[in-house]
Amino acid sequence: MSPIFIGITGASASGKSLLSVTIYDELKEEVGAHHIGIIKEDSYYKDQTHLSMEERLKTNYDHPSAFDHGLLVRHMDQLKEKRAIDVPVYDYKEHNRAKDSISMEPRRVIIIEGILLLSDKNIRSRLDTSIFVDTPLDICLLRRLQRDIEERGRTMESVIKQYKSTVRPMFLEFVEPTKQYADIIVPKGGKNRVAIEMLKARIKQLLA
Ligand SMILES: Nc1ncnc2c1ncn2[C@@H]1O[C@H](COP(=O)(O)OP(=O)(O)O)[C@@H](O)[C@H]1O
Ligand SMILES: Nc1ccn([C@@H]2O[C@H](COP(=O)(O)O)[C@@H](O)[C@H]2O)c(=O)n1
Repeated sequence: MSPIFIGITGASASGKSLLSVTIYDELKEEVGAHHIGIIKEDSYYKDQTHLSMEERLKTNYDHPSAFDHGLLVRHMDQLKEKRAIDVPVYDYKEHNRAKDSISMEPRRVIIIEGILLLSDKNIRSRLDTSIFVDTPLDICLLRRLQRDIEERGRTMESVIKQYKSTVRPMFLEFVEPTKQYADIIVPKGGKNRVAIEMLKARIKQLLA
């Protein structure tokens, strides 16, 4: 059977990862852990080994050009052909890909989550269902502040500066307009039980 690709998009810190992991955890019991997997679009940030740390800090990580979407598309096609892929590992503290990658075997259900998935028509056309997590931007900013300071080695000043210079403007220019391509718009993100049950039912229907 060909894999089913479910795309989950929305603003940074809108709850995409939480929604993906919740669906994964609850479905793996029913379909088997080896039949379902998650791919993060962030794993496909371009390699920046050739850049100094000073230069990496200037990269606009919220612009589509920061991603190697071509590699993600090739990986989707490889999975469709039932071939394993090597998913790059991203290091937010280094602003670069880590040296290692993680091998992923083909699965029946692949959840792909990331901010700019639906901005790329080649990714869009390969998704069986796409979801836009619609969380108010002020809530996203508060969550991002906490997460980036605790988990991604940022300071409050750096999160606020980046938010004003790129995160918010790029959301308005590139992320929000992709809402039109979503099949389902989910308010309240990763804790929206009604949406979670509906998505699980949809995935089971696609599998059947
Ligand atoms: N509905 C929610 N209520 C409370 N906290 C949430 C909710 N959704 C996400 N979070 C928290 O907000 C932070 C960002 O969520 P995450 O799922 O990583 O966002 P994204 O993947 O969209 O960047 C995480 O610490 C997560 O636990
Ligand atoms: N070196 C980097 C790479 C990415 N970011 C930010 O990550 C956000 C996307 O990830 P989410 O889990 O929040 O969806 C994106 O908004 C980038 O600004 C970064 O800060 N540094």
